[in-house]
Amino acid sequence: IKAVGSLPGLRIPFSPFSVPGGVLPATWWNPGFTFVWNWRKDRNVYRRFGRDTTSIVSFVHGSPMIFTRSLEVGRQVLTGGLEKFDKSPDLKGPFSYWGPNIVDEYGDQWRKHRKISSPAFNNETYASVWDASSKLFAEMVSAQGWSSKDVVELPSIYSVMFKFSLTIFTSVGFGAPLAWSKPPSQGEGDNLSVLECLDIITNTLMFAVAAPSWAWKLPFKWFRRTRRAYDIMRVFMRSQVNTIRESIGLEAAKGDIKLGKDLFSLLVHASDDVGGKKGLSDDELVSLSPPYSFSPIGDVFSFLYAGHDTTAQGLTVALAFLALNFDIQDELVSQIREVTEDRDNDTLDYGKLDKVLAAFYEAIRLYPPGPIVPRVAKKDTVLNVSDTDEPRMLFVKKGTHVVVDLVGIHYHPRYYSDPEVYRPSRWYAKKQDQSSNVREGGDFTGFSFGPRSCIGRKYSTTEAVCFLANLLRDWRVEPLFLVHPNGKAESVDEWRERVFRADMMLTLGLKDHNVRLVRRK
Ligand code: HEM
Repeated sequence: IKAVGSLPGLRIPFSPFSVPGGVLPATWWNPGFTFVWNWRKDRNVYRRFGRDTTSIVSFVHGSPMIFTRSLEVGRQVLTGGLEKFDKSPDLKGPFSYWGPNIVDEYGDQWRKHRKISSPAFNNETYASVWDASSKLFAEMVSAQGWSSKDVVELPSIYSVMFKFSLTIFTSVGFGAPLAWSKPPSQGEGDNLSVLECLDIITNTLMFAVAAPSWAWKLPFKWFRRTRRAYDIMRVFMRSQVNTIRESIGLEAAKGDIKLGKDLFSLLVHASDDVGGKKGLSDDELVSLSPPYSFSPIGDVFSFLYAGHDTTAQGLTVALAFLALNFDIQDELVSQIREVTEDRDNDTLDYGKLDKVLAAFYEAIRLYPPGPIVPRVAKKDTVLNVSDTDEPRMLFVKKGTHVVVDLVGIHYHPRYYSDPEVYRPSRWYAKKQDQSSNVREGGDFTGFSFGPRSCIGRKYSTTEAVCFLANLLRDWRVEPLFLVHPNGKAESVDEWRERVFRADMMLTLGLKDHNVRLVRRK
């Protein structure tokens, strides 16, 4: 309690982020890992304790924690200097299963990872993302046979978005072929594509982190399939690394290294340099046991997870809201048509589609794929946690966890009027105020803020705007109602109730979500 400056809050047996806190069923005395989401309405801790910064102190297991839904406190934590608040070993998440990486590292190690990766995020990359997204969209329409249809039923929009963003990521990030009908696979005879492997890995990463080695060998289908998925991915990553190595080697032999600026090439090249020898062996590259030298695999996986599922979830949520809001769709479509009208061809232009971007932002505001931003105090420090006119300084002891709660910020009536309402115009209203597009680096906090904010923000918005603009231009998105056993179709309210139930594994989002597309005349 002293560690959190005696700040009022929950006193419970287990920290929400501890193993028992996460494994035991969530209840009033065990908020569980997803409480920032599940308790955002009825059991809201900030309202209960009458302040925007509150604490959780567990008396059996787990570190003392401070949670904040105050943007002002969030800024002090995330932009006040990494020597005060940063990640730490006890915040290492499942990404570290594959090796050290940009998401989990801290201090100088993190700087190294960020410095190596940053050059991959430039205007050339965003142009490739735009180009790849347009091409893949066209290929998807043709491969799925949509061109000849007026109505298309999509029983799972999430699986379409998952495949779309993963294919873009493997193409732009790794240089894999861009193909809708033939997702990347690891040669003949493999019954799982890389796409399926990643799906399995995304859903089993917690198991992989926690399971003892014997558990992998259990003779049941689920375990066999999971093991197979991990094995295939290791082989796939190794072959990708080798391909890039070879091309770097060939260039070097010609005395002319033109290093690809894609993420994977930069990481592989860096691993060769930092390893201090002509390259780590294949086994080292895909090694799963410490001590690691600099291996790109940890980074590659963290980018893969941080990069594709988040965008897929953001798009899935945006389409769910749009399906219920034809007026907003019409507004976006008029902008999309305006953008293409004065051009010789019907090329779309990211910079002019601020309403489409706003529709994506608003989806992420309501269902932030990365709902919390956790940090640890690196030294004894002080936070100004005044909510009202009365100033209040809070002493924070070194080692205390401080969690910036993006769900709390995004639903806070102090920052958003009618916070529960999907209203993209709250982002484009800024256009008049500031004579600029929705502000890329401004108030939108869904990608976090400060030096460790999302490196893939523009990457993600480029892909999302391209997908949404292409889809909405030709199709109206509507809910796809299920039919009850008694033959009656679901009502809109039942659809909403079913679809807007959030699911949180590595990211927060919707999974059970079906829509139909009706061709616009
Ligand atoms: C809708 C899409 C996305 C959302 C909402 C999102 C959100 C976030 C958030 C909230 C963080 C901060 C996490 C923290 O500090 O604890 C973050 C970090 C990060 N994101 Fe994203 N992200 C998205 C897309 C992407 C994409 C497309 C990529 C890569 C291509 C990416 C790569 C990363 C990386 C590497 C970090 C760690 C940065 C660091 O610590 O230096 N993200 N993201």
